[in-house]
Amino acid sequence: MFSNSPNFNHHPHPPENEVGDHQQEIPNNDFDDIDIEAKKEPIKVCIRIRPLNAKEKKRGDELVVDFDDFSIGFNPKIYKSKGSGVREKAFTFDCCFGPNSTQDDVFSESGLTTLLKYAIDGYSSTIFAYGQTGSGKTYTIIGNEEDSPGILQRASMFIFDYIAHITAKQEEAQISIKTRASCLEIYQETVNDLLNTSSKNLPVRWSNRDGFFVENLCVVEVDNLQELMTVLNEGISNRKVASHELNKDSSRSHSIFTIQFEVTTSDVNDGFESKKYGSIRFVDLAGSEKLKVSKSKSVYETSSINKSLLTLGKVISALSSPKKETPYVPFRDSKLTKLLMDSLGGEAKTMMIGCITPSSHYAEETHRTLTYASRVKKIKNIPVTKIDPKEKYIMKLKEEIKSLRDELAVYKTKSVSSTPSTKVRTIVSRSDYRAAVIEFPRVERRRVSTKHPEADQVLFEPKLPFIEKKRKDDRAATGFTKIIESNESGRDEEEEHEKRKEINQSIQSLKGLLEEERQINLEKIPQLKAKIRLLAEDNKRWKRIVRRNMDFDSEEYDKIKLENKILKKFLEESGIPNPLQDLKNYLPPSLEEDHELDSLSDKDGKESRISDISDVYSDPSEMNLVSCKDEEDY
Ligand SMILES: Nc1ncnc2c1ncn2[C@@H]1O[C@H](COP(=O)(O)OP(=O)(O)OP(=O)(O)O)[C@@H](O)[C@H]1O
Repeated sequence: MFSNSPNFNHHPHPPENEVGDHQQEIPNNDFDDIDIEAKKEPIKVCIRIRPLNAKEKKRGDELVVDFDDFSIGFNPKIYKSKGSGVREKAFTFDCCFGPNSTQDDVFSESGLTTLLKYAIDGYSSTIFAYGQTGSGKTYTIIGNEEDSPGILQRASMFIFDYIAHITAKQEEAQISIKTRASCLEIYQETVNDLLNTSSKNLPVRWSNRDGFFVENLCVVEVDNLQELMTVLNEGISNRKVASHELNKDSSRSHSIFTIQFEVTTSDVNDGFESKKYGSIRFVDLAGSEKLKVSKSKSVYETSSINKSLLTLGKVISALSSPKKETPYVPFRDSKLTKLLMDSLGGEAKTMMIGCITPSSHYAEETHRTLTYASRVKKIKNIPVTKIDPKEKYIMKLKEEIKSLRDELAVYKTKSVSSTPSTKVRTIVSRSDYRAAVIEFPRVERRRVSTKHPEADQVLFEPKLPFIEKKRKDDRAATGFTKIIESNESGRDEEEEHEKRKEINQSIQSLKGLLEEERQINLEKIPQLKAKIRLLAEDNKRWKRIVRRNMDFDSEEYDKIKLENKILKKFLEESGIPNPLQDLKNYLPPSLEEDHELDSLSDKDGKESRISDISDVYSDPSEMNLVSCKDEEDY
């Protein structure tokens, strides 16, 4: 179960120099456009007020603070009466917990569960407790093991429940999550491994990829809640704790408990695997204390705690400074601030729990904690997921291929669809095409033939000149001349002529609109070709990267190759046929059966077949996408 990790932030990435090479090779193209401002988010700050303890009650200390869900205010009357000189003030925070709040309230209402979800989703997350000695930091983070576990234990339970929940989903991708844990303490500026007590004074090193990390820290892989709790309890029991006037179990070191997640997602469609590396750190800081008050036995210990907290205070002040120019941030001045660098103004998602005592006796310390807490609230981080650069790049290529496919599919559907576009449909309905061409003659025929069955044949047969005379003779013979003449010379014929005129105009409009659509589609082809070329170039570049990357799995390479083959095939298949080869596709299906439609004379008497409209278009092959020349290079 135990393994030694070279790094505090260790994740199984390729060796750093190789990553460096990848980073140079991977094109920094438009895939990487990041809106920095939009991604900035302030550190979340919660305040927890502990109840007065027995000593404070006995002394008759009064409550120095008021609070509601989101703000803390000093009670001016009480506070001023103590003559501390600190002004009345109200502070606003993301949430505030009063003396009666339970451990569960803090866990479930602080937003910690969201932070945990982010950690499992590949973000670095940090939660740290800050405050004077005896204010309840350890109680909040670690809790009281027997009856009141802290957020660390509650988070551990949540983590395994949540992992079970997301791995059970397994829809488009299969997810497997490895969980690891490590514990360390910073005691008098030395870093000690809490899981391997013989491992002391570990070096804090810098890496371009991980930032500051602790070298040779023991990182343990855990499979379930029980194993995780065993590891964390081991770390908790090894911390330096000592008794002083203000706290009988005072933490004499800063402890950091880290739970890491390696999330492997494999695409069920193509088997492509990607990894994300998230983590959550629980930081229980040692509390600041006045030596005079705490009467701690070790002066050096106390001054060392205060010194590192002072550096943390300077870092917080510098990062929250309203000045426009970036001030010097003294991260390197202590090991604590080095290891918290990513959490303060970095790429982590961070939450601070400011712990305060309500006692008027410690009003000054409480005021200081609240001032720091409100400064921390001004610090903004830019959280990012930790993904291996090469996998990130593959994922982006996959996304690009997918969007390209979608675009082509839309394009293809639009060009060859039998459903007319909205514009065309509007024209069709506006011209009342159906009514004009089908319904009008039908209604008219029905009307006449009901009244005068003999006239039906004569009226609705084709009116070709050579039979026209014969019909007139027939009409005279049948005695229906009057009726026929009134129909021929009357309003109905005019109406029919008008309708035909309208139909011809509609056809012309349709021609115009369809030509317009065709032009728009033609204009899209170069853009699509350019996109395909860009993709092909990127793929070529990627191929070079793959070749250079000795540890790159040949399977992944084959997958990329396959993707490109599929893309090539897809492009070959995406020849766009003439969208107007058959205008009937654009018309209601019933029209196809009507003989009346086969021949319609325009006003010049020329016959205009609907299918002729397609003649205005050039060879459909013009609309085919040219296959990418670079394909052979894939
Ligand atoms: N919200 C709370 N409810 C009940 N008891 C609390 C609460 N907060 C703290 N305590 C009690 O107060 C005492 C001091 O708390 P704790 O050890 O957590 O302080 P601390 O800030 O970690 O101090 P130090 O910096 O010295 O380690 C403990 O006995 C703890 O059980």
